[in-house]
Amino acid sequence: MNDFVFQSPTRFVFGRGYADRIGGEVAALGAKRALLVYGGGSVVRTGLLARVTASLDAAGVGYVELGGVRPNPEVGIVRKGIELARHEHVDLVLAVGGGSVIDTSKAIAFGTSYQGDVWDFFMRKATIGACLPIACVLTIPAAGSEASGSCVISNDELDLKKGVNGDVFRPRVAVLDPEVTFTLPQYQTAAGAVDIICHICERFFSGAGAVPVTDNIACGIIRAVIDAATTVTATPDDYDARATIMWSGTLAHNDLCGCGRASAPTKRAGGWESHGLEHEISAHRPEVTHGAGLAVILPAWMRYVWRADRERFLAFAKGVFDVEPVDQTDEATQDAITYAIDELQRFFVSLGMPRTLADLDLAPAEVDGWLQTLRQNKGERFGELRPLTMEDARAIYLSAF
Ligand SMILES: NC(=O)c1ccc[n+]([C@@H]2O[C@H](COP(=O)([O-])OP(=O)(O)OC[C@H]3O[C@@H](n4cnc5c(N)ncnc54)[C@H](O)[C@@H]3O)[C@@H](O)[C@H]2O)c1
Repeated sequence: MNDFVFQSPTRFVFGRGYADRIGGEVAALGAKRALLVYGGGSVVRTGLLARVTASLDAAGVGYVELGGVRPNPEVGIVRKGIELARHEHVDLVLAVGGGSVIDTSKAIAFGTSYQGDVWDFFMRKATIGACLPIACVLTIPAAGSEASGSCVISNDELDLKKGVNGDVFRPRVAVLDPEVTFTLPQYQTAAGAVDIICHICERFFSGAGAVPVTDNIACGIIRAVIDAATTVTATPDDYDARATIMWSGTLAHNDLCGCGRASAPTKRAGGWESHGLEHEISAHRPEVTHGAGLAVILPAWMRYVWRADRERFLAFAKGVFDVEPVDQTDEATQDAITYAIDELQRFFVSLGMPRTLADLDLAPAEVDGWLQTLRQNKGERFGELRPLTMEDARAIYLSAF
């Protein structure tokens, strides 16, 4: 087990109807006036926003609203939020939404006390210092931003999407109310489940070898998500299944599943190959939902690299699907591993996720464009379990059509 530092300082307030508790939670942090950040309208439609504002009113916490955060949020709305936060003297940023809204709130929170432009942090021209406290009410389990120390923002003018990492902007409190996700469309539920599983796999398939405690946690969460997502596909208002997915999304990305696997305590575990490959697809084709792209790319990446670390893939096959080779031969090993990869893909497809990139209306002619920006973002080689060249990346993309 490698050395690690694990910090998950968020207070998780998890339960049925708990969205109504946000006011009390925010007041307990000493906040008097919050910047209330939300997205495109599902929180208005479902009545969640009204519940949150009623809860703030009841707790005596003032607020000013900033709506309209888009998926893959842009720095423009972050700058607008920073101006608003300063002008209105808010002392906390409250996100009501998914990863895009929470990441926007994080950037506003660390940008407000900085005198320069917030984009400086993303260009590594400035180091994050003071940060307003962040609270959130999660609406979609997927990105894991409610507990993560990462924040990703796009800059349309520069055609860039950049991330920063830090513990200072992990949310102080996250209200997780599974009932809020009853209204989530099946496609978004499924894409979220894929993203959650992929966050775990990116860490599981690091080059660190076996870390039994972390490996068991990782495989256990994946098994739970497979069961729960299957249940929710048939019964969208199954509380326990929704609750399982929601908590899994948090644990998948708060670094618990990376403990002991990172090459250095300051690093995140894993090579993040599938996220790197998928990122280029949804950057070029924003209509592709991140989780749907991952549903195709993760199995394609697995099929391409498994020979580089048979032991890791056998651990995955056994830990998630109870599959072991019938004997020690190469053929039996290959059968067990490919069965597990096929099972994972069958599960994704059973949720309504695409099997191929063609199912997402993508064409092989687009691959060159993805590779061009992949090279800009990652250099000539990236990844950990088996570092990928641009030719490897091309082969993986093409294998997925
Ligand atoms: N920082 C980033 O760049 C970042 C972070 C997370 C996600 N993303 C990207 O943004 C996309 C959207 O992810 P997101 O996490 O922000 O989700 P989101 O909040 O945009 O939700 C996705 C869709 O589901 C609907 N929805 C969400 N919660 C709902 C609920 N409880 N009931 C009914 N409908 C609900 C939304 O209206 C929306 O149509 C992803 O595909 C991903 O690619 C980007």
